[in-house]
Amino acid sequence: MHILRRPRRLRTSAAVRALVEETSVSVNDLILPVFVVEGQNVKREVASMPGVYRHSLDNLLDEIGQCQDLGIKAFDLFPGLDESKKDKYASESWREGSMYLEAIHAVKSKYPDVVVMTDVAMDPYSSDGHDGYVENGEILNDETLEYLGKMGVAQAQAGADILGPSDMMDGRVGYLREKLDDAGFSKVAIMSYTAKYASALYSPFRDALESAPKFGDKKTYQMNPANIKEALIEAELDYAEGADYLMVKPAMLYLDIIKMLNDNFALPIAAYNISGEYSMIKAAAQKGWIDGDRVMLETLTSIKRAGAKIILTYFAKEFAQIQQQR
Ligand SMILES: NCc1[nH]cc(CCC(=O)O)c1CC(=O)O
Ligand SMILES: [Mg+2]
Repeated sequence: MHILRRPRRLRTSAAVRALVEETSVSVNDLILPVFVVEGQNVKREVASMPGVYRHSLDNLLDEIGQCQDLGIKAFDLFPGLDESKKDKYASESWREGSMYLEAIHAVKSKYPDVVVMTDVAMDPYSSDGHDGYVENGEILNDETLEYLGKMGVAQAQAGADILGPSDMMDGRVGYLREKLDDAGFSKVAIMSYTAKYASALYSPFRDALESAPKFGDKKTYQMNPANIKEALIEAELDYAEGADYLMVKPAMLYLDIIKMLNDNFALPIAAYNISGEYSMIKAAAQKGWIDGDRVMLETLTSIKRAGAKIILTYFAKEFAQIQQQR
């Protein structure tokens, strides 16, 4: 047979395949989300996220040390608070000496070279379980900004390198930028949750933090999974308001959105490979229905191929361990 073009020639051996490989994932690309809770020597697994734990600060510091030895350089901290600490205003989020602010400070003091990202949204601190301030069953936009501003500045004061506003209120990136600059934190960056969709896949995360909304859902602020164009508007606004990174969330089901933002914006694009995406893979792997390690690698590669430079993923430590064994 004379077949002039034989694409299979580029797949003949592992070495050839490596030569022509276009996308590879590195630990440099990854941010590991971690859950910090009150207490001493606490390491409680999240039932719906096998292999993911809520750590008290002492254990978290050890965990971050281990991850740093594996090459992971960036961590996104989330607080799990006791119900008694929550109120309408999320006031625990800016209270001096609060568990979360102490944790940010301790991580940065012990590991000055790691990147500490923090979460800006009211839900883990809110007695309503919503990302914004609630009045008469409504999530109010402009009133929320004031609380997010206090929260963000407190996190910057504690040592955060990157703030991650995950709340989806309009105008919050510009508001935070101004508050940070006024307080002398012009070096603190903002990774905006630019296109955050109202996904059914956040539930394991809400289990982890016991932060599910007490009423209703998040559809008046998070985006409709059916829509593409509003992601472009959100990105234009975040760019204009001074965001340093644009994030898409979730990742696996939103690869088209990742690609669109990467094609249209020069800022680094991040994607959040969220809790439910992790849990689906873990559950199927535990049942022996899929090869969990291979699906993890394929997932991270696909997110990167779509255009994300940065991936927030609960798989970061496992990925790093597998890389190190190679
Ligand atoms: N501000 C809330 C927040 N910040 C990060 C996540 C989800 C992360 C994940 O599922 O892994 C959520 C959940 C939500 O919007 O309800
Ligand atoms: Mg927005």
